[in-house]
Amino acid sequence: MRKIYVAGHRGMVGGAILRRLQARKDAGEALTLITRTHAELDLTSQAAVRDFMQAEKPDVVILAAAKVGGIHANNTYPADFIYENLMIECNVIHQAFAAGVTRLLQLGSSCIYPKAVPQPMREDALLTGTLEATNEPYAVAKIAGIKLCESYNRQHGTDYRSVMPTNLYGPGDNFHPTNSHVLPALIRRFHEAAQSGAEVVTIWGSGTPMREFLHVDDMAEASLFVLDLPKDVYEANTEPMLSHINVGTGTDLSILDIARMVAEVTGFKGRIETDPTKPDGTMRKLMDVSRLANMGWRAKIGLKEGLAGTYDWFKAEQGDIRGQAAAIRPV
Ligand SMILES: NC(=O)C1=CN([C@@H]2O[C@H](COP(=O)(O)OP(=O)(O)OC[C@H]3O[C@@H](n4cnc5c(N)ncnc54)[C@H](OP(=O)(O)O)[C@@H]3O)[C@@H](O)[C@H]2O)C=CC1
Ligand SMILES: C[C@H]1O[C@H](OP(=O)(O)OP(=O)(O)OC[C@H]2O[C@@H](n3cnc4c(=O)[nH]c(N)nc43)[C@H](O)[C@@H]2O)[C@@H](O)[C@@H](O)C1=O
Repeated sequence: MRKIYVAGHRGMVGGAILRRLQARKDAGEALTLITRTHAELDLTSQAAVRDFMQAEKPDVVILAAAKVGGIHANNTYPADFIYENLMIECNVIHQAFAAGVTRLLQLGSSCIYPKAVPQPMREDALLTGTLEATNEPYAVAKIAGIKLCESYNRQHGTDYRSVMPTNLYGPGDNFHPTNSHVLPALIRRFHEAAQSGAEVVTIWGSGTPMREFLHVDDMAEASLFVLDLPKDVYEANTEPMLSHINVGTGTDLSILDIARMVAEVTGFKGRIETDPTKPDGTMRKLMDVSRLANMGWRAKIGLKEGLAGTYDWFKAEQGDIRGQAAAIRPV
């Protein structure tokens, strides 16, 4: 019986991973699934994480809890993003080791790569240049997470792995008007404009940056694919000091094009304008996904299909009993 702790199970990615694990359990796989809400266990508290790991002693840990937000949130709350993410990673990874956890998977982000880097970005581009300013503190914390896993593996022989997702979206996303990522922000803004009959929707920046979007159900599948790889296969496809694996679709599009797709899905018929006073961030960050493809995993959910399903989910979450969309969470 494998005992798996999913940290961050109420978030978009942790929730999708938990649903997949639950389905496996329902199908007869011998699994015990452990979760704690943020209110039950604050992962920035070293003592609380130590007591929890010592009491539960899981076999496997999936670290999908983090302080997460879009370009504005990262730029506005840099101290929160570096402090909370470093604390969560240090506590979860070290206390997992101290409690004898044999395998761990942690989620990083495509923003770990330098701002000006050959595209598509290969795993070995890590630490070859200067980071994008709008999310440097978050990226530094995510790089530290990779290096924590590598260091425990090198010194203690653990089997701790890291996946680096591109921009994600899907059911369970955060649709906050300013602190969310671009896709949920635009779904909400275009939906509201379509409902009110507004003539114009404004998107941030120039509309020219390129982004790659992966559906969260694909991300959950990729995470468990990497987690379940035999140790010799993982090690043969990574290196001791370059142990992370990119996860994406391998294709990208401009922010203006994604805005046009969201307009179509939501039924918005008006004009789209850009706001150059808002930051563009990185101009391009396309993942090289050949390492994962060589091991046998590829994304399956197309953007059009994924967007339509996410919009259906968003509409179903509207009209929560508090009179506020349940999907809109504070950062
Ligand atoms: N969304 C995206 O586009 C991308 C995400 N990622 C990475 O994927 C992972 C999951 O992200 P995602 O699911 O989108 O994020 P969410 O914000 O949806 O979920 C994060 C979860 O972590 C929990 N959490 C945060 N801080 C703490 C804490 N101190 N103690 C306990 N729980 C905490 C949150 O709980 P609560 O809400 O109660 O605070 C929430 O349930 C993260 O590592 C993120 O960096 C990487 C690339 C892109
Ligand atoms: C996953 C990744 O996410 C973050 O990086 P990002 O990709 O730059 O984030 P984003 O999704 O917020 O924006 C993407 C692009 O879209 C434009 N844009 C237009 N209109 C809106 C808009 O309304 N909201 C937002 N958020 N962006 C908008 C915006 O100006 C930018 O050009 C990291 O901080 C970090 O968290 C990280 O790792």
